Amino acid sequence: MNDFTFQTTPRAICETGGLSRLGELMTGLGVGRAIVICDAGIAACGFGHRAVASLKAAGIGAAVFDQVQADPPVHVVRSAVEAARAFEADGVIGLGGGSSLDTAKLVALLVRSDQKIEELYGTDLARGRRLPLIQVPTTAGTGSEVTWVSVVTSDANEKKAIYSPQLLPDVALLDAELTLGMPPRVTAATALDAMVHAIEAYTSRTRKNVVSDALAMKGLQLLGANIRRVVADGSDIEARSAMLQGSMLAGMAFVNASVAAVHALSYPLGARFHVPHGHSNALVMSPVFRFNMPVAEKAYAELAACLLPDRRFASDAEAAEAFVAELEQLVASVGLETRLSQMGVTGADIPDMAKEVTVGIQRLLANNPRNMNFDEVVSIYQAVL
Ligand SMILES: NC(=O)c1ccc[n+]([C@@H]2O[C@H](COP(=O)([O-])OP(=O)(O)OC[C@H]3O[C@@H](n4cnc5c(N)ncnc54)[C@H](O)[C@@H]3O)[C@@H](O)[C@H]2O)c1
Ligand SMILES: CCCCCCO
Repeated sequence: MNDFTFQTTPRAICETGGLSRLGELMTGLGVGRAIVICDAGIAACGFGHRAVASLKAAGIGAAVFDQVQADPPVHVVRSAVEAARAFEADGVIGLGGGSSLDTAKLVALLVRSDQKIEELYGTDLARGRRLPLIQVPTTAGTGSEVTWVSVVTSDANEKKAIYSPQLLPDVALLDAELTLGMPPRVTAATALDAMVHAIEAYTSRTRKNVVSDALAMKGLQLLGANIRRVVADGSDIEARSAMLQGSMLAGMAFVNASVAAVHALSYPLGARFHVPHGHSNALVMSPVFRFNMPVAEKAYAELAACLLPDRRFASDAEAAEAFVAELEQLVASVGLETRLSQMGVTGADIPDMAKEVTVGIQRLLANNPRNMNFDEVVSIYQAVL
């Protein structure tokens, strides 16, 4: 058994209606002036107002920055940091999907720092201590509320990951009520993102461990048992709660064990073609998993027990094939486009995307259970063009 270190969020609260406790929780962190970080969609849902009401009821000054954008461009993150400084915030709340949560982490880290975002690209490059931070996810989901990574889109229009233990929050507050209004496309895309987190963590070549395996398996079991329910009926609070918890477990798993080729190939789709992150993963997951099959058959067979608990298989090969086939059927059934060309990608775009993947995103590719070279990345993109 390999030696390992496992890190996770100090406190996760799963409570339907828990947003109403925001003021109480921020008071417990000694905060007097809190800024809520969200996007326009979340503000339009009224969640920003509800967060402010809870903070003010606890005697905490509150402001809202509602200009977050998907795949957060660094210039928007800088604007959010400036807004927090202007408000003299001493606490930060991320409220929304991964784009808002990733922005909030960096705001908490940079408000009282002289570092520039570009100095943080990579691992453990942040200096100083962040402000108190509470993360409230509204998608299920990226799991960003329990990870120490933020993913931004650089000024050179490339996705960059920033890793620091400082990006873990003081509290992750999971309130399933906030996920009820997610549109079916967002529900499906974010759910598939979470499932890929669990699967890629479980098959990670370099950093999987007994804890990440347990979290990945339970996360995948919850996500697989409830994705069709929440896509079909977004008002199903029980299924929504299970998805949010499954997404959190998958987040804890992948940030310790890492993700791999599905994420590496999805990044250019988000940065260049603005394909939503979960949908980017869904577009490439099947050909990547089939590419991995020769070395990941046993792992996929083990995961088949989580995804297809009522099925029995005569061999690992049969179970692994059923696992990948189930994921393919799932992706085809949740209402998302399944071809890159439907998202504006052309064959001419593939070589440059493949170069970005094999040169710039080697960190994730190196965790793939099977080595993947430039030509193989090209072939995978072409398989779903
Ligand atoms: N840091 C991490 O650990 C991590 C992990 C995975 C992905 N990510 C990043 O997260 C981002 C994607 O996040 P996402 O997929 O959650 O989407 P998102 O945050 O970009 O939000 C997508 C859309 O859904 C809307 N929305 C979100 N919740 C809603 C709700 N409850 N009701 C109605 N509308 C709602 C938003 O307003 C937005 O328009 C990407 O930038 C990706 O790189 C980060
Ligand atoms: C290791 C985590 C890198 C970010 C994954 C979600 O995009």
